Amino acid sequence: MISYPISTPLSSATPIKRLTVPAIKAMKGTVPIVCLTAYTAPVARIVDEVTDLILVGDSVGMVLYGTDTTIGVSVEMMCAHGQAVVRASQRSCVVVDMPFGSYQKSPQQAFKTAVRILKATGAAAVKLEGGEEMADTVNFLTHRGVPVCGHVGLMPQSVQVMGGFKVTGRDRETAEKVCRDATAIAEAGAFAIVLEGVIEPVAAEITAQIAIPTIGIGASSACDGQVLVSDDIFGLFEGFKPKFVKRYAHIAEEMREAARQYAEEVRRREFPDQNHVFTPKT
Ligand SMILES: Nc1nc(=O)c2c([nH]1)NC[C@@H]1CN(c3ccc(C(=O)N[C@@H](CCC(=O)O)C(=O)O)cc3)CN21
Ligand SMILES: CC(C)C(=O)C(=O)O
Ligand SMILES: [Mg+2]
Repeated sequence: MISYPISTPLSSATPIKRLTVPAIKAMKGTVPIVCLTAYTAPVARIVDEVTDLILVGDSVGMVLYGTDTTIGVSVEMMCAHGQAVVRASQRSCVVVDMPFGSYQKSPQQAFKTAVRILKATGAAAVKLEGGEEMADTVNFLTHRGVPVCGHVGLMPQSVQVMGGFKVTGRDRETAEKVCRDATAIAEAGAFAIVLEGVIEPVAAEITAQIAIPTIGIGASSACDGQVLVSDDIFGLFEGFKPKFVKRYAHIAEEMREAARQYAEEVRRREFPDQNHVFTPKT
């Protein structure tokens, strides 16, 4: 494996300090936390100008590799994409998802995977999916120098158990379950928690009850912050569009048009023209 120096800031007269894990945690009750996903250097460079937190999500599998779920994502993939994002960002706190199967077996397995990801990428923290059943693991990691972001509600890595990507909290049973899950993860020492696909009153209740910031995705403005997949807000990913996604641009349309024009010019022998060709020395 090729290894690169990690986290070397770009030269600057006044080096920009990255937001730290405690700084993110302290944002609860002050200003909303702005989070987007990124998987690549060019996108990380762009979103880093506006985000507090960048999540290198295991959604990379669905968004960049074209899979139907996040199940097939590997630790190697998360390390490679995490490296790219850390290298290309300088002010946001970077969090990397632990992929399915890399942490659920035991706290020890989770620790080994988390350390591998943090060492390979230079990221500040890892994120893992799960509620009460993962509380011991979150406690184990946070007491050993690994900051953890939780993720409850709609947990995409459990898609095969749930039978789809389903909103939760609509009945009393699931509402109480997601509240217990969030509380358990917060009390176990997570610095923040993603609430995904949780109905508004339940997200509001959790946000009021726990001491750490809630970062919502399809969980209403009651949360302490918001996260979306960057390719979704750019209109770059067109595979599907959950109700909670707002497209702020239509980049895929622009790319389609650019590719179409290029193809047309090549076929007409209009490209390359004199401005895009090397000529002999005069
Ligand atoms: N591009 C992308 N965006 C995401 O937000 C995302 C991913 N990929 N991959 C990982 C997970 C999967 N996600 C999903 C995928 C589908 C729905 C969806 O179809 N939701 C239904 C809700 C159905 C219900 O009411 O229970 C919807 O209509 O929004 C939601 C979240 C969120 N994450
Ligand atoms: C959508 C966020 C929360 C995520 O887990 C991912 O991108 O994988
Ligand atoms: Mg994820």
